[in-house]
Amino acid sequence: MAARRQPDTFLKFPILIGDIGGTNARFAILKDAFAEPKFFETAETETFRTIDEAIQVHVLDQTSIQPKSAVLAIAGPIDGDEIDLTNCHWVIHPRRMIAELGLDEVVVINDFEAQALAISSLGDGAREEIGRGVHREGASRAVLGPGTGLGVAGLVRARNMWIPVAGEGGHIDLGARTDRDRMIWPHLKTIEGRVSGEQILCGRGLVNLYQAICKADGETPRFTKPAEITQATETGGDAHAREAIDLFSIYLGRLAGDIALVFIARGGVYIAGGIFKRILPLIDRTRMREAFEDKAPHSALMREIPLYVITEEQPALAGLAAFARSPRFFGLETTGRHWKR
Ligand SMILES: Nc1ncnc2c1ncn2[C@@H]1O[C@H](COP(=O)(O)OP(=O)(O)OP(=O)(O)O)[C@@H](O)[C@H]1O
Repeated sequence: MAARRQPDTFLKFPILIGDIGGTNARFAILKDAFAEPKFFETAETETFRTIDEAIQVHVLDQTSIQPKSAVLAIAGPIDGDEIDLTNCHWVIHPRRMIAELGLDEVVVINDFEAQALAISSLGDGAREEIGRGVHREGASRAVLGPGTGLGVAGLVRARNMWIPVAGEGGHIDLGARTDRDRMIWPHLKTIEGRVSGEQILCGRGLVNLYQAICKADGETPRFTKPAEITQATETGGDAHAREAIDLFSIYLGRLAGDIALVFIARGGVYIAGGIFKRILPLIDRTRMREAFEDKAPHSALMREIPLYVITEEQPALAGLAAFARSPRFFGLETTGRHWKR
């Protein structure tokens, strides 16, 4: 007789899930493992002194459901009982949250672990493919997201589980490949002499790239903000902005290909983050896909790997919800990141 499946008792429902970014904090509650998440209005981190206040005002004051557990995704390292956020003034004190918000337990994970959890289950309605690969449901995957910085994570399939692997892949070197690249590279701002992925593939990186293109052509840059470069490309009046957007997507394809090789991500590489979704209508998808596949001696392998852009509005919350519902499907290590009453 088949063994009866044990109920998952890792976290007690209702579970509060939260994606805490530098600018915005997004929350939802899962009443039980089967219910759809109840979403709350996004809180601007600037508006609140502490995360506890934001949860009180944006969640607890808006519902009669009292969460028993919380799973939060944050940008920054998680070590010890006081967790600083990389791009925001909030400090997370899980023990204080338990004492003051009526919670029994709190789990804190990295924001790109949450993105990795999300790509385990994003269907065709939540992603768009760039080019064409071979879809393999059970194979390892990877995600990279240009935003304020460049986050990278793998999602490895092993022992019937999805294992998120969040590293510092946004900081690997990005090299010049073409003659035009070799004209631009000397003008890029470096970090201690190095052009890492994050020097180009994030908001300030787009500005760095645009300004280097201008300097390579002996022109004075006009723009200092990433959104200005996108707007100038949309209106079609600025050739340097246009080239910056083109090369941004090609370099993103190139780095996505490298990450695919690291994880042999036959299940696909997913692009997350706010920037790429915004520039997607402006890019040349064929050239991006070519850059992704241009990985001799492994071009044949690369031709089979799908490249997706995530179109789901709140992928980190989707990932946290998937984990909160069925933690046994994920090999997520929570030692040192799980606080209980
Ligand atoms: N129209 C645009 N074109 C290009 N870049 C943009 C545009 N609008 C905003 N950005 C840049 O996008 C970056 C923010 O990215 P994103 O929206 O993914 O945020 P994030 O890193 O997830 O942070 P948070 O979750 O704190 O909001 C910033 O560097 C911002 O300047």
